[in-house]
Amino acid sequence: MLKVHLFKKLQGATGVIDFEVKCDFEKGVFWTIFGESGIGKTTLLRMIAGLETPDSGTIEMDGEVWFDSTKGINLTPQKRRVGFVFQNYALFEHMSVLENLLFAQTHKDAKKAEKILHVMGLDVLKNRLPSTLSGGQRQRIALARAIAQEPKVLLLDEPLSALDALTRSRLQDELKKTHDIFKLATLMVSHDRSEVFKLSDQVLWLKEGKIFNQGSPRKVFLSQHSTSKFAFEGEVLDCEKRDSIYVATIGIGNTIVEVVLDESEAINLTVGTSVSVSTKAFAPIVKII
Ligand SMILES: Nc1ncnc2c1ncn2[C@@H]1O[C@H](COP(=O)(O)OP(=O)(O)OP(=O)(O)O)[C@@H](O)[C@H]1O
Repeated sequence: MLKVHLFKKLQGATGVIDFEVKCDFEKGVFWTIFGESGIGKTTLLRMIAGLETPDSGTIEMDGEVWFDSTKGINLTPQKRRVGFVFQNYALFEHMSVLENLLFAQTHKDAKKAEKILHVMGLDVLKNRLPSTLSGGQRQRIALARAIAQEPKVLLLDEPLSALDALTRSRLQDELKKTHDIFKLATLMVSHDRSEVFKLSDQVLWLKEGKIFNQGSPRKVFLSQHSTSKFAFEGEVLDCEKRDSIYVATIGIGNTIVEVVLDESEAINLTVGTSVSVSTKAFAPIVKII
């Protein structure tokens, strides 16, 4: 179990944010850190990894103290046994895939490294250089490399955000599978609600530097829209008058929808406005695509 209770004053875009998070992250549970930009999600992961020093607080993993401001304990990142995957696939370009994994291991063990590649279906790539791989393949190797460190906790900072929708969806499945096989405490930063829904057992939703909501994705997100059957968040791309009605074009994830509005609803919508699109009663048609 990873137990954190951390305080840090962050220099936010509009002023100081008093960041405080207290949470226990159990092993085998996939956690998503969710919240608006600049709220401290990445900083939380960096503090757990030892790449950033909290102002005060404690971090404890399975009873081992990684950080304790009152006792002056602050283990180096190398001693914390943390696997970290960033969005920019930080692989060593001059090393083959297998060498990348070996480099990450504390005790070099080629058999173990090859086994990880095998379990993750990456055997065929083991002698390739990262520069010859696609974005999706590079991110799978970055994940394999993080696993090769035999971490106690896996930290994923928007690992799929630079990928196209199809690759992203495939890698979401793979992330889930990898998490289930290795049964680590996994903490992933994501902005994407559908991704959060698909992957997470638990969501930690941060707002104004504090925990705003915490629980299963269903509890955390659907309780926000308890009266509607369907609700999606999107952004207004266009809003125009057609005869006596207004039609707003709204981007929701990778989908664009048109919504008919009356003047009172349309009047405050400008391009770029964030909106929630919901409906209380309709019979959706679900088709396999
Ligand atoms: N060491 C630090 N000291 C003070 N402020 C910091 C420090 N590191 C980051 N910040 C500030 O804290 C705020 C939160 O940054 P962070 O990258 O953690 O946010 P985020 O929620 O991950 O954002 P995004 O979703 O855009 O990646 C930013 O305004 C950043 O400038």
